[in-house]
Amino acid sequence: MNWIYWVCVGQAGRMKPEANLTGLFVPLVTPFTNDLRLAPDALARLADEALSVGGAHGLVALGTTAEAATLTTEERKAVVRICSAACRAHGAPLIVGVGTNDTAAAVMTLRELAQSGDVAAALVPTPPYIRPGEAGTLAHFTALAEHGGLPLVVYDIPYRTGQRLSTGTLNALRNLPEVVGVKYATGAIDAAAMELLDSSTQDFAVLGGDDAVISPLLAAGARGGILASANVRTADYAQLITLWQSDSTGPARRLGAELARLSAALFAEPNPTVIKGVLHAQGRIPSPAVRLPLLAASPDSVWQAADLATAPAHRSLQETAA
Ligand SMILES: O=C(O)C1=N[C@H](C(=O)O)C[C@H](O)C1
Repeated sequence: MNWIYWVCVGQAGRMKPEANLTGLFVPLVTPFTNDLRLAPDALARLADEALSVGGAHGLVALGTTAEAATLTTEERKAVVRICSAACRAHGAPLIVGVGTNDTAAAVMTLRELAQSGDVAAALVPTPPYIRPGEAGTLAHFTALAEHGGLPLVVYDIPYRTGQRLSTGTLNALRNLPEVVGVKYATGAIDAAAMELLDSSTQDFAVLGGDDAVISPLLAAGARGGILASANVRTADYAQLITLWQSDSTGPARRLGAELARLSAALFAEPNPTVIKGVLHAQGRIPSPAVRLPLLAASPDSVWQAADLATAPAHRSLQETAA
């Protein structure tokens, strides 16, 4: 299925794509073997489970959680192929991370991804490390929007990129016809965040990207989340979004508090080291191995998170929804 439907005329005669960005998107880890080779079968299993058993709305390939920065070009293609196949099989949208600070290279990557017809949107961080300023960041996204051929989700994560975005710049980005959403991970729920969350719409989706505070982000209007923590307890993160969307505030608050403890434990060491440790402890990936400069998480962190990664037996879905 070609995910890009161009629905209304936008800026400069360009059309606004409808990318269906709501609910839970799981940014999958990239499983490795003990000797650090890609483990494609394990990835295919994770992708299928997230969409079938886990009830995720869609997947993110090549996010930060996927260790995209240390994958080879061939491995990146393999990861996208595997995630595309799972999304196609489940009729689910696929978002692909395109994280570079080289505008021209990002345009080339977007064009290649667009050719497949399998990609609903690209998740693009503000250019990391260079700190081009807000005008440079806007120029970067304008070039990607005009020449990349894919809907874009702006990834606002200043603690990783070193570049903040003001409300004015976010509004300018939103006005680009190809920009269909923002993954909001500024670490703050302040006046600017509240204004942005209040303006989340179908054609410009605000998706929460700070796992530990996803519950308040959803309460304030986020249409969903891209959450590394949802590699474990996928169904519970999907349920949390459903609860907030159906105004079931009591159960949503309780489940949100419980999952915040899990997310804090999963992020006790650099992402995705603890998540991989937990998935390995659960027998879901062949190894907890990560590539340098990441180091495997300590047994203590993995043990603490693994303990929270099992949903309490007493809480059935009916109880949560009551
Ligand atoms: O890979 C992602 O997408 C995410 N990465 C973030 C990070 O590692 O900073 C966390 C978020 O949950 C999703």
